[in-house]
Amino acid sequence: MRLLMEEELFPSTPGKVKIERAHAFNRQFHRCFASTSTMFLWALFLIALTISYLSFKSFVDTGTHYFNLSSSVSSSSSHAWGGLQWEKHVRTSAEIRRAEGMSVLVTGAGGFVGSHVSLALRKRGDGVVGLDNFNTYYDPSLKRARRNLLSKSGIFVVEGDVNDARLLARLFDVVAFTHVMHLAAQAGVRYAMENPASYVHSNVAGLVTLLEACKSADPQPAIVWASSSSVYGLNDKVPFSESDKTDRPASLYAATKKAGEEITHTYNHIYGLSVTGLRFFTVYGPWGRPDMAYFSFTRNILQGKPITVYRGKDKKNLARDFTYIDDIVKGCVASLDTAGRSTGSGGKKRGPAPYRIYNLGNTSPVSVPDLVGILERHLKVKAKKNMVEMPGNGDVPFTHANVSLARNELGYKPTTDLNTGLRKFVKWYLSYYGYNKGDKSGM
Ligand SMILES: O=C(O)[C@H]1O[C@H](OP(=O)(O)OP(=O)(O)OC[C@H]2O[C@@H](n3ccc(=O)[nH]c3=O)[C@H](O)[C@@H]2O)[C@H](O)[C@@H](O)[C@@H]1O
Repeated sequence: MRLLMEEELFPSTPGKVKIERAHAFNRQFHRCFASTSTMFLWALFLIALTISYLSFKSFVDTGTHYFNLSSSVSSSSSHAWGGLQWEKHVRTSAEIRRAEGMSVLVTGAGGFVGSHVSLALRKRGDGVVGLDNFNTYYDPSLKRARRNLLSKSGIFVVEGDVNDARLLARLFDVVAFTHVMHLAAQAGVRYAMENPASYVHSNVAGLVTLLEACKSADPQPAIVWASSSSVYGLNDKVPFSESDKTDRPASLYAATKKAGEEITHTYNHIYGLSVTGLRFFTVYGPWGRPDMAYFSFTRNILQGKPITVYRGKDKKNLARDFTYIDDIVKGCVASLDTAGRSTGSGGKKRGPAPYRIYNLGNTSPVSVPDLVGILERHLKVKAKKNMVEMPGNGDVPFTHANVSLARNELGYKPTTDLNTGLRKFVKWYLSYYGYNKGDKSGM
């Protein structure tokens, strides 16, 4: 056998038969060589194709520019993400520095609640990567100042939109996030009448884009996200409990948050995503949102400008269960700590996953005129009040949280009353803007 093979391949002595054999061998050899070289050429071609695809992809990723088209709240005109340096920042920021720690993607990290939660997580050694589009709904310089604070603690905030599916996919490629704290949203109750599209863009479309990314991530993260007390809408049974019906929203904002609760339920049901929705009750405190009443009242009072105080029917005062930021942060962190795992993988559910909703409020509502009175005392300036009947703008007359569920399951216990919380807020406001220089805080 061995001889035969050697003879066929390596004819030793010239001769007819041997010559014919040699020709036959040559034909075979050429055929064989021809097919090998074709294969070789194909291989070369495929390698070249792969290389050019990869370099094109990296070029596109490095220079990605994306725009917030469907909302007139504009995010920064364009920004870039991707590239090795960017990935390194993301990875370093996500590093866990404690046993049993988590790595959390915090959306809306340049925002009020997002920045506080990010810092709290980082402080105890969790990995945190922020995401924020720094839009112009209110003064983006405040958002950037919050980002600088985060940056000093080693938290990297990616500039981008939750509607950017490619960016989200890349983030999950780079880091196996254990949790997502989703706080990016179009906030504000009354602004929904001015710019309804921005609510659909961020609170509905953006939420779905994020959930799609979480569903496809491997491992799937657990999700904790911000719903709102406004989902209780026109309910008049107080205090509000999670088991109450929430089908009478009074504003488009409330309706998009309610939609968020239904949408997250779907993703929990179909894909096994662990979901916790937190109904925040009028959160306030240092580094807060300039569009909110306590903040804009402070600015106007200091500048000697009048403030508009809304009143309900029959001159009834409006009231809110104002909740201090530190209490909210504790509720958020406890929700992350107790969130069960998502069960899906490869986009498929592998078993039931937790779906939870909690009220995070203060449990003691205060009327808006009382809020103004507290501010006057802390600012030592009398407010010029215009009492106006509440226009039909989406506001609800009062909010009041029952927090027994959060107390029992999260250990949530609010400890800061409005007087103490506003004192801390005013102290921060004066140190940040200076006395009488609040015009920077305009929206
Ligand atoms: O708890 C919530 O779910 C919501 O809390 C706040 O919404 P809101 O309670 O309306 O907070 P503010 O805008 O600070 O208003 C507080 C109270 O002051 C009143 N107000 C507001 C503005 C104003 O010029 N005058 C005035 O009397 C409002 O009618 C309301 O009763 C946030 O803005 C929402 O993003 C959040 O989801």
